[in-house]
Amino acid sequence: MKKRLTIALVAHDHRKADMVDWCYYNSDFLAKHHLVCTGTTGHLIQQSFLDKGINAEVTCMNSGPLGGDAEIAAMVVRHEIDLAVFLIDDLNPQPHEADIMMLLRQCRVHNVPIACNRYSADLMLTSPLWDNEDYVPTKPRYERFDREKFDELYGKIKS
Ligand SMILES: O=C(CO)COP(=O)(O)O
Repeated sequence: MKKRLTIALVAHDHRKADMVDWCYYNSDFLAKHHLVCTGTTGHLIQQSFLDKGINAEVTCMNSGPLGGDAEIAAMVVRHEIDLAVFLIDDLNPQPHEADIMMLLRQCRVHNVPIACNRYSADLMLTSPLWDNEDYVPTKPRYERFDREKFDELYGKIKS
């Protein structure tokens, strides 16, 4: 890949081991890009890369419950994040649920690819679209439903 990406990596406590293991598995790829993480996730990734002698640029924001998700969401809004991996603990409640929802929502609104499990994350990293200069991601359309307009668009999509 020619472009250096900024990749957001976030993991809840029960998913941190999974995140570090995933980072090791993809370390060749990740070491070429800029990693932006919530505080604890970032420090764990930094340390585990150091332990294996892997050089990577890791920026740590605040810890999630103290605003780390919100800081990364703001970067998404400013188009500073190219893709995100967010390993969420779906089995336990989080005190900062509102911030988690905000990060997920802003990724959807701003068309930032976000993977919430390792399988999706692996598929995302290995997509040939990263190197396809002709590929332009289609932005989400938010418009009031209008039957006539829909039929016109559907006609175009079908043909
Ligand atoms: O809570 C988190 C994401 O919502 C993760 O934050 P930490 O990486 O600081 O644990």
